[in-house]
Amino acid sequence: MTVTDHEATGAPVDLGRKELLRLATAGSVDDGKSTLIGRLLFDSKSIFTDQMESIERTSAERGDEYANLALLTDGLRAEREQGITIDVAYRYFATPRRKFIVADTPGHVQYTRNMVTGASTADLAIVLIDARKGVLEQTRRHAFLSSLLGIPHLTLAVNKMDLVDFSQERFDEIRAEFASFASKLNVTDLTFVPVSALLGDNIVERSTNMPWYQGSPLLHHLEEVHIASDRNLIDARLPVQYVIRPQRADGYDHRSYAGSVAGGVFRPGDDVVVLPGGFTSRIAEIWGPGGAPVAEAFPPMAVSVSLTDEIDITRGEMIARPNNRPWVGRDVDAMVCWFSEATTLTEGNRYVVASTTTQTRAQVTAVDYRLDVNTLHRDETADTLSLNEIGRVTLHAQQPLMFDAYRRNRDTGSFILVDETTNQTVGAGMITGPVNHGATIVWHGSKVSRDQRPYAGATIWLTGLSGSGKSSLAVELERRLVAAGRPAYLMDGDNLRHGLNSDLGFGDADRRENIRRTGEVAALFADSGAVAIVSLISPFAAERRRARDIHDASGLTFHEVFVDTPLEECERRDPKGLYARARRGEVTNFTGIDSPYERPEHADLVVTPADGTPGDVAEAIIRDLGL
Ligand SMILES: Nc1ncnc2c1ncn2[C@@H]1O[C@H](COP(=O)(O)OS(=O)(=O)O)[C@@H](OP(=O)(O)O)[C@H]1O
Ligand SMILES: Nc1ncnc2c1ncn2[C@@H]1O[C@H](COP(=O)(O)OP(=O)(O)O)[C@@H](O)[C@H]1O
Repeated sequence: MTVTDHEATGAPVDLGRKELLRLATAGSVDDGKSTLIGRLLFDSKSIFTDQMESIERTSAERGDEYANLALLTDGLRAEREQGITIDVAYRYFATPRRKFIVADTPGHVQYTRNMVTGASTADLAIVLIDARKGVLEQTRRHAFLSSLLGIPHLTLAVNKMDLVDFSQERFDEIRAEFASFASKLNVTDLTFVPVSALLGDNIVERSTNMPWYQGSPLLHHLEEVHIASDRNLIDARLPVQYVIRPQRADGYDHRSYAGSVAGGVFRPGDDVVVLPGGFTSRIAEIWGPGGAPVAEAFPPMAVSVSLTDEIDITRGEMIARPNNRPWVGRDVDAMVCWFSEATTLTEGNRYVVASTTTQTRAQVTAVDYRLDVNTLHRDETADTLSLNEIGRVTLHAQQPLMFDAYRRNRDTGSFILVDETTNQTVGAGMITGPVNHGATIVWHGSKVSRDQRPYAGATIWLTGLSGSGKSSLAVELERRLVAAGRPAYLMDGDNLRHGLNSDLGFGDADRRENIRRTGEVAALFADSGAVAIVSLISPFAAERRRARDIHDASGLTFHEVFVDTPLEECERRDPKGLYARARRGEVTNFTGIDSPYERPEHADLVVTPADGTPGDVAEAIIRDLGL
């Protein structure tokens, strides 16, 4: 999300090759946030000596026993607040292992806006808790915002442990209380560290006062936490920022397209599609930030690419892979945080939506609900959002937008709203997905809640080549589950193609639609309390992921099972004689022969022929998945 107002303070950064960790801190001054940031800067020796001397002097004058590290940040904040305009200050420090940028967001009234601004690109959020006070409303609020912003790692620093006699019991109590709240949030990596920012316990060195704590000190955790895989390296996205047209005397004219890679990996030779137009081509060359050709481009590299075909591309278009496209549409569902004091977001109002390199006008078609960030209560009667409020909103854009779910990609899944008359940024949005039904169709709620149904449903999604053994396994799964009294239903690709999907062939677009429909229907079955067993080649990773997303969005369980039988073995089995026919050219677009199969990289289970008969495997799956 690109929100301005950024100001850098602190030591200059050496943008060397060390990995960069973006940190957001949340908590109030009382919790010791300023002291903690000061301590991190101090202990990593990046405070300027003169600043340090002045702090020591002031601390001594105030009679403080310890250098008051809070002065370091509070002093700067006081300076900043004279100008008021700067909400978020960035500070840099480095250790031999990593570089760090801390977004220091003042914790007062503007907390939500500041946090959305400062934390939207963070890799890790530190939420501070005062060990004496425990989990407070604001702790929950900050944790919720961190999860809403999709910050992959959340660290709870339980501070002021010195004031609770370094009590393990108190720490365990706080941890248990917070963990039960966090289970309601979308937090994948949660770490608790007992610290005393003031005394330095468990900041850099392991605290001798808390021998019971076996984990890493905070700075060590910040140095070690694994962030490389947080980047989306699957969905290749290059929003075109500008077009380079070399004008050469010899008439050479080979356009290239520049932008920052927003997802996935691009390589010369890759097939690409240019959206929203849908033209396909191939990457000829890629040039890196220094202008030299590169073999690979990945986020957040700034690159320019040339294509093998002359296509008319302009700023705001997006280069992606033909088999893995972002959503293209004019209606989006999003969580919006409102930034403006002067105005409110109101149904029917129009704004400029800026997302990656695209800008278009859009109208707010509905405010679905306003969220109370403290209680997570949804107020569905709301039709406005005021300063710092967050709500679920649908927008209708004049031009098509190309986007992913924010959960999937924080770049292509976010936007800002700009007031056309004042040119002010008035809101920031995180896209949940497309609105397929247009503004005229409403959602009718059911009077049966999920826990009133006799069973919790789920989907088991079997993917693999034709002949890999999906159907044989699916049949065994269905038989066993039904025999055990569970409602279960098999959806086999072949069978669905006789009815629901009888209008679809085997071209890429038809297969995508086939997988989309099947995913939707499976989710309905799972919602009804049944186990939907899907047996579908489903060769495209992006569509399988979408099937999972449909389930995730409704809180339904989705298990992807990769039936990993090598092509040679499938071809040897060839139960329908289709491989032989494909080899003879009588069947075209056959998966594995002249149509791709993208192997799952993150399947929940992988089954190979060595695992035994379909019956054995079905038994093991039911046991492993706890069905
Ligand atoms: N061109 C081509 N490519 C792949 N498969 C073909 C093709 N033509 C027909 N068939 C038969 O259709 C079955 C695959 O349909 P699916 O709906 O599972 O395919 S997909 O998910 O849309 O790719 C598949 O069934 P299974 O062998 O059970 O997988 C084939 O029998
Ligand atoms: N675990 C297995 N070991 C050996 N052969 C198998 C196994 N599972 C399935 N088969 C055989 O492989 C062929 C293809 O199986 P099928 O379930 O129809 O695959 P798919 O639905 O993936 O096309 C069938 O002849 C089936 O009997």
